Amino acid sequence: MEFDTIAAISTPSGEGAIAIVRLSGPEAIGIADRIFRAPSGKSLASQATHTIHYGHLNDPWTEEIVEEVMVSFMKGPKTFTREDVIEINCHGGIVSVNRVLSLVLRAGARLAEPGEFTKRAFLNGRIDLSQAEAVMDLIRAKTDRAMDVALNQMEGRLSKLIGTLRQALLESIAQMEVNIDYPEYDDVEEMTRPIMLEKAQWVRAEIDKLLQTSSQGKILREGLSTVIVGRPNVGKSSLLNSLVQENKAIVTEIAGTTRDIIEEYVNVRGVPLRLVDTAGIRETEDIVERIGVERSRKVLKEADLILYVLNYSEALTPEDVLLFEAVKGMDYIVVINKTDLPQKIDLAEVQKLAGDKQLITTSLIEEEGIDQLEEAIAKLFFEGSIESGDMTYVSNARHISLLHQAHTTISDAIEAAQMDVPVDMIQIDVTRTWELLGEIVGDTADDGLLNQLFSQFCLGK
Ligand SMILES: Nc1nc2c(c(=O)[nH]1)N(C=O)[C@@H](CNc1ccc(C(=O)N[C@@H](CCC(=O)O)C(=O)O)cc1)CN2
Ligand SMILES: Nc1nc2c(ncn2[C@@H]2O[C@H](COP(=O)(O)OP(=O)(O)OP(=O)(O)O)[C@@H](O)[C@H]2O)c(=O)[nH]1
Ligand SMILES: [K+]
Ligand SMILES: [Mg+2]
Repeated sequence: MEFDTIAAISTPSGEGAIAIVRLSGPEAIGIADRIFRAPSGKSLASQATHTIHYGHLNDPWTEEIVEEVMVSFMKGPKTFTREDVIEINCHGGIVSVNRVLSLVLRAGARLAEPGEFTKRAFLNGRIDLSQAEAVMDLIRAKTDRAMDVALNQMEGRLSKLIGTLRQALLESIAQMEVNIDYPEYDDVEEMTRPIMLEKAQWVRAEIDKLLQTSSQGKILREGLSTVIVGRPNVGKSSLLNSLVQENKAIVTEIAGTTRDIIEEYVNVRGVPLRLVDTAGIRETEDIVERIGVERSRKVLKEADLILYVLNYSEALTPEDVLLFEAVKGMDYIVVINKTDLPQKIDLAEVQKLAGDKQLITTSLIEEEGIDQLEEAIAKLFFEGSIESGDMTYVSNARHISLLHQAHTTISDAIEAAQMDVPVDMIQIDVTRTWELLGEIVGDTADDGLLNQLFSQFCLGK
């Protein structure tokens, strides 16, 4: 495909040692040669591909020097976009890099849209859609593990598996086609069903396996939504501050200090937590506090993990017992805080209410127990679940939704095949499954979707 030539600043804005302005397209080299002056007087076009050259950028209309640069020259198709690519390495000041960009635009390039370089890599067939999405995940990854998942997907692991599944479906579609075309041969029909069933069941099992990785994959990408709850003044905000190692939430001795939801992102031993501090839950006449309490109850329901805080120095109250009811069936850890004060709580009673959930005692004031809590969180998350590093995870909400839909359609096909439904009816479900899986890799994706996906990228990517 032939496109115009695009340009953008590909490094973050702000001061740095070096910044890069990248060009891609059929005119990239011509535009660069219009403004680049090497000491040798040689043009870039006359150089070997994948080489870097020192020189100056001049305004071609006045021959005034604009910048001192290093220019990388990469001829397609062995490039990021498969097109001719020029990368201008200039000084990393805001004025410098903007000057270079505006010079390049005046010399004939068009300002790229967000994600347009990666979009071209996709449109020119270097990568598929799931690999392109992985490029963005990689940039946004906040932990090592999240980066490994993205890297793995970028290398095409998921794409390859999806390709294999689609191939199996295609083979059974072809088999059914024979059946539909030659209905007079009964033995073909007899052969078709078992072959089709076996393939469909295998595909469904593989989709199941992928979906099993999705909750972890999603957490690695988006963070484990962790909500701190408990009665007023037990030390919820103190706990948030301890985990993020900063005074982000207001702590006072007044019960009802936290009124609004406070959210902080923190990496606990490789587990990304989206940590939420809430208003202490109690009956209250204060309207503002009451709204806060309502919100606490709401976010509680959406949590992946709950840190339920109790006061070591107070006997359990009826409210505490009610909260145990509210978190029933969810993942939670009981944090019993203020162990520096005299014990009033009955630990055996707490353990009875908590069942098999873990109890951790802390004194946040004396900075005790945080290590044990972090370990409990990491253990809960990683226990028996994270396997070898070379596992294929699905972490992307779009992929997960498509896999769920494909699971439904292939299950329909399996059920129909078992119930002696005519083959051409089954074929519709198998074909739909093939299409849904195709959307993951972008084989059957429409323009609207592509534009929406790529526009979420950073500028210059
Ligand atoms: N200066 C610079 N650094 C960068 C990038 C870039 O675009 N420019 N990247 C941008 O994200 C990343 C590297 N990713 C890249 C991925 C593919 C190709 C590429 O040229 N692929 C060709 C040729 C491979 C080969 O030589 O064998 C290909 O796959 O056909 C280049 C960079 C990170 N570092
Ligand atoms: N002695 C002692 N005091 C603590 C400990 N942790 C927190 N506190 C104190 O307990 C009081 C309440 O702490 P907060 O963190 O504001 O409690 P909270 O649960 O967020 O309270 P609300 O937002 O009002 O619901 C403050 O005065 C803290 O300094 C602890 O381990 N020991
Ligand atoms: K308080
Ligand atoms: Mg608070």
